[in-house]
Amino acid sequence: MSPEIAALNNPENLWAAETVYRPDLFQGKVALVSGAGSGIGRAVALLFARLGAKLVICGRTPEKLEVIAEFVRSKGGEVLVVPTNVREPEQVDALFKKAQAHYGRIDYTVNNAGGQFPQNAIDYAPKGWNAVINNNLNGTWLMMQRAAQHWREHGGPGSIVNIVVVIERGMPGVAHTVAARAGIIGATRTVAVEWAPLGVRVNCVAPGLTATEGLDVYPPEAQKEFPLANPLKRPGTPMEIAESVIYLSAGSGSFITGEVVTVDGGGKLWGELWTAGRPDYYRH
Ligand SMILES: CCC/C=C/C(=O)SCCNC(=O)CCNC(=O)[C@H](O)C(C)(C)COP(=O)([O-])OP(=O)([O-])OC[C@H]1O[C@@H](n2cnc3c(N)ncnc32)[C@H](O)[C@@H]1OP(=O)([O-])[O-]
Ligand SMILES: NC(=O)C1=CN([C@@H]2O[C@H](COP(=O)(O)OP(=O)(O)OC[C@H]3O[C@@H](n4cnc5c(N)ncnc54)[C@H](OP(=O)(O)O)[C@@H]3O)[C@@H](O)[C@H]2O)C=CC1
Repeated sequence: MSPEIAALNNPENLWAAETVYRPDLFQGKVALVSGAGSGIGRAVALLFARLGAKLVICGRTPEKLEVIAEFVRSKGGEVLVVPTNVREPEQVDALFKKAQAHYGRIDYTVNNAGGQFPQNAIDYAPKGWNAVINNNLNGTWLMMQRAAQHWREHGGPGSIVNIVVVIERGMPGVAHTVAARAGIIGATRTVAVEWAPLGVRVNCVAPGLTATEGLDVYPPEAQKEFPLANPLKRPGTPMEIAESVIYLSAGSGSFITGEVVTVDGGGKLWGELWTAGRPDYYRH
């Protein structure tokens, strides 16, 4: 990870970063964020906490979550850590039960946990395809369905934000994740209608290239070309993605459901993103 990316993801810097939101926006509210131990999830969790929300954070690696929890507690915030693999229905169920038992409410769920590996699609092993579908389609689905069941049982309103990828032009090297996220976008549009009677809004944020430690999984030749990903010629920051999640979750999003907010510096209009490296055929 470059020093610049490390700085953008440093908890103290995220805590001190400027935000357009008022500090007591989420006073008395509870936000559940998956994949909160790193990158975008960490920035989202920290911004919710800065704005007064109590946190429930999950991910597979307890150590990463504890670092975030300790940090938030040192700032006076409240955090429940529940290590969870979002692909496992029993673990997802236990997560929501623990959150309800601890706080007596959940107001916001952000499904950020996910990821993939870059490889040309023609070479995917069935196990690799299935792993990425499981993580990003099945895992996110289990979380969003369980959140809706929570609000059906305990009463709403509730808001779900799913972090996806920009699917409009596809994304060479990660066809598996584009397929999975397209599934989540389709499900989001559908359940936005089904779950409106429960007081539940469901939306997606589609980040373009974003400066997190997650980018380390991409080969150096791909990373070298990342500034060509959008007309602003820079990656987004985790804070920029976090502010868009807050926009949809808070009252600012109260008339928005079933929508995808793209935060990609215009990348879906212009730019090239060869996540597994540029093939010779497409060299200029
Ligand atoms: C750029 C802008 C867009 C987006 C950016 C971001 O999202 S940044 C954020 C990015 N952050 C992240 O992406 C972080 C999260 N990503 C991950 O944790 C993994 O990519 C995961 C989803 C596959 C993990 O699921 P898991 O624990 O179930 O996986 P596992 O390790 O047990 O492997 C299962 C099978 O997958 C296959 N396979 C795996 N790797 C490779 C490879 N390099 N090469 C080829 N194949 C690979 C292989 O078949 C393997 O089976 P095998 O051969 O071992 O028997
Ligand atoms: N950075 C980017 O350019 C972009 C990122 N995204 C998406 O945004 C999300 C966050 O990515 P980013 O912060 O960059 O990358 P990270 O790899 O840092 O974050 C992914 C997080 O998800 C957690 N996670 C992964 N799989 C599971 C699982 N099965 N159950 C629970 N937690 C899981 C990981 O923790 P652990 O391994 O401990 O479980 C990790 O904290 C991902 O869905 C990613 O695909 C979308 C577009 C662009």
